[in-house]
Amino acid sequence: MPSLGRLHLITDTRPGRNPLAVLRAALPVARAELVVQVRVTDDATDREAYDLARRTVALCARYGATCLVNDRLHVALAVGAAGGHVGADDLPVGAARRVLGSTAVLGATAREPDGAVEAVAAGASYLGVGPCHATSTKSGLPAPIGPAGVRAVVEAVDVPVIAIGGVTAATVPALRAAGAYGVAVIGAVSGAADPARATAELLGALGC
Ligand SMILES: Cc1ncc(COP(=O)(O)OP(=O)(O)O)c(N)n1
Ligand SMILES: Cc1nc(C(=O)O)sc1CCOP(=O)(O)O
Ligand SMILES: [Mg+2]
Repeated sequence: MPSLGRLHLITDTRPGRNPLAVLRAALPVARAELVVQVRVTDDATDREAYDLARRTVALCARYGATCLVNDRLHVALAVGAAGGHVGADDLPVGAARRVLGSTAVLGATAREPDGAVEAVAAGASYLGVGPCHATSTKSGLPAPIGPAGVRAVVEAVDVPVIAIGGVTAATVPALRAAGAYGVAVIGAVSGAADPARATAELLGALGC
């Protein structure tokens, strides 16, 4: 299994966004420290997901970065991505592991220690833990768990914990101090006036 990058950039495919332009800005800055998670809106077709994922895999390969696919594991397999990420509404972690195979990177969302332990036992190789802070990027999330909630999960498992939800360069130090291995962002890079600079600031805050 490849070593996991510490900065996870999730594609922003909402109307008016340009995920490939953001990736072209972030990849030369973060290179192998970047994990790109291809996440499309729920109403996107599989063909749209496949096209974005295929192009993302090719871009990542130029820089030694890792490409994962959110939710749609058949797309991950079809484009030769390194793995995928699943949450409560997706395939169960054990089923996802069977689909992807034993060597793939498999992320699972966990919000508290018991769920985290279960996800790791079922085959997750890292956990996405949050929401750490308030975010307007995704609706319907539970209340933020803060660095203390991240620490509770970190203490329960021995896989990398990736903190997600409202993460900015300013909030990274407290999340790292809580034991997070890395962070996942959408808005902090996609919504930045200068995505390359935002990527550099996040990497600096992560100590990369
Ligand atoms: C790194 C990371 N952590 C959590 C999530 C959320 O996954 P999920 O709960 O399945 O929600 P959707 O992203 O599918 O809407 C994630 N994608 N990445
Ligand atoms: C996709 C997603 N999942 C979350 C979770 O807590 O499970 S928070 C989130 C959105 C992350 O976007 P931003 O960095 O703009 O807050
Ligand atoms: Mg999901």
